[in-house]
Parts: sequence; C-alpha cells; structure tokens
Amino acid sequence: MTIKLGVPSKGRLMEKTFDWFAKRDISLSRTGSDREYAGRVDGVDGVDLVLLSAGEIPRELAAGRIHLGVTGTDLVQEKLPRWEQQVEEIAALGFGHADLILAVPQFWIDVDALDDLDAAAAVFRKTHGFRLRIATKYHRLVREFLNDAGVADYQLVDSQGATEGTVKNETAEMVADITSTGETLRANHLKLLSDGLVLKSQATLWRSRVARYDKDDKQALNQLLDRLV
Ligand SMILES: Nc1ncnc2c1ncn2[C@@H]1O[C@H](COP(=O)(O)OP(=O)(O)OP(=O)(O)O)[C@@H](O)[C@H]1O
Ligand SMILES: O=P(O)(O)OC[C@H]1O[C@H](OP(=O)(O)OP(=O)(O)O)[C@H](O)[C@@H]1O
Repeated sequence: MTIKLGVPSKGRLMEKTFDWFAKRDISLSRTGSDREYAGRVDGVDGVDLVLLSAGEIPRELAAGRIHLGVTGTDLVQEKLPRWEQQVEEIAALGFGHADLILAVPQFWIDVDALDDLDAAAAVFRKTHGFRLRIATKYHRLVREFLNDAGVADYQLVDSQGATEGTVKNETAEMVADITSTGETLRANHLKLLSDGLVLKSQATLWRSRVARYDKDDKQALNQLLDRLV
C-alpha cells in the first residue's frame, strides 16, 4: 500500500502547501490539465497525493481514507466532533492564518460586545417576532461559543460563501466568518465584536488516527515525518 496525503486542490492553501513541502525537498505537483485533479509526489517513496476540497479533508481523515492531510484548524474543529480522537496535529504550517469571528453591522452603535448582543437579540425577537439570524458555515463552533457566552436568542442560517454579503441581502442580521486582513468585513460595513473571537486558525498538517497502516506504510510514514518535522 501507500501513504495517502490529502492536500487542498486549489487556491492559496494549495500553493502554500506545495511551497512548504518543497522547502523540505519534497515536490508535490498537479499533473495533467489545469482542470484534472491528479497529482504526484517526488522526493520520497510510498506516498500518493490526493487533491481534495479543503472542507472535505477533515472527513477523509476521520474516515481513514487518507493518512495525512493539510487543512485549517477551523475546518477540523468544525467538521469533526471530538476531533482530538480522530486526528493528531503533526505541524502548524505557518500560513492560512484566519480568525473566526462574530461581526455586526457598523451602524449598530449600541452593540460592541457579546453582552450588548445578548440584549439586542432579545429586543430584536420582541420587535420582529423571529430570532436574529447569524449567517455562517461554522455551525458547531458558533453554537458552542454562543452557548458558553450565554447568548441564546439567535438562529443560524447556513452560508457556504460570500457570507458577509448576507447582511446587505437581508438574509441575516449578522455573520460569523473567517477574517484575515479585515478588508471583506470593512467593505461590507461590518464590525467585529470586541470579545467575539471564536477561534484562531491556521493551515495544519494532520495525521488520521483511524487510517490503517501496514508495515510498509508505517515505514513510509516515519520516513516522511522525519523529513517534515
Ligand atoms: N482570507 C483568508 N486568508 C487566509 N486563510 C483563509 C482565508 N479564508 C479562508 N482561509 C482558510 O483557508 C481554509 C480553506 O478555506 P475555505 O473553507 O474558504 O475553503 P475553500 O477555498 O472555499 O475550499 P473548498 O470550497 O474547496 O472547501 C480554511 O482553513 C480557512 O480558515
Ligand atoms: O479578511 P479578508 O482578508 O478580507 O479575508 C476574509 C475573506 O476570505 C474568505 O473568503 P474567500 O475569499 O475564501 O471567499 P468565500 O467567502 O466565498 O469563502 C473568508 O470567507 C472571508 O470572506
């Protein structure tokens, strides 16, 4: 068998992951046409590259279909219940830094922190007859965070992309999303809650605790990890 290494198939995470491995003299590359999701690994034996959506890598690790995978801490913690039992963190890769935060419209001048939100949410429900809507794709993490903060008068609405646009589009009153430079929030007239940081995330190399390893795989894995960390 071979060790299967799952890497994001496109965008900033893919390129930076390729660079990170290249610095350790392991070359990852996409093969075939621009649109073909096939890849190869040079510089180490017994390892296959599997190109996947960043959001699917946690599930593939948890199912044991890949042995190693690169994706953000946010996606692992969101997608995998009791994630520590399913995956082991091998190395933080030093890129893909992003904060999962709560943000409200800038014109909500009375709402700067979670306590204010709690009060505003109760008023919102009374006035509108439904709970304030928070758009996000991070359902588990946001629910846990708001539960711990004692905020209950809200509902989550699913948004898998362009989340900051939901407020202008009037499908949500506020958002819980990733921010890096803060530009997208500013451009959409949103502001962070001062104590609304849910999670700090970065790209990380994970090992599946579930995947099967025969004797050759174990050797290949150890050789690979010796080179990487
Ligand atoms: N602006 C950003 N800067 C740095 N990292 C980011 C940024 N936006 C998202 N990320 C991180 O990149 C990773 C992948 O993000 P995202 O879920 O947006 O994937 P995607 O590129 O939409 O991939 P896919 O749709 O294929 O799953 C996440 O861990 C996320 O924290
Ligand atoms: O703070 P910034 O540097 O502006 O980055 C934050 C934006 O980057 C990500 O979006 P992405 O570009 O992946 O698009 P998406 O919203 O469709 O997921 C994230 O969802 C934010 O919208």
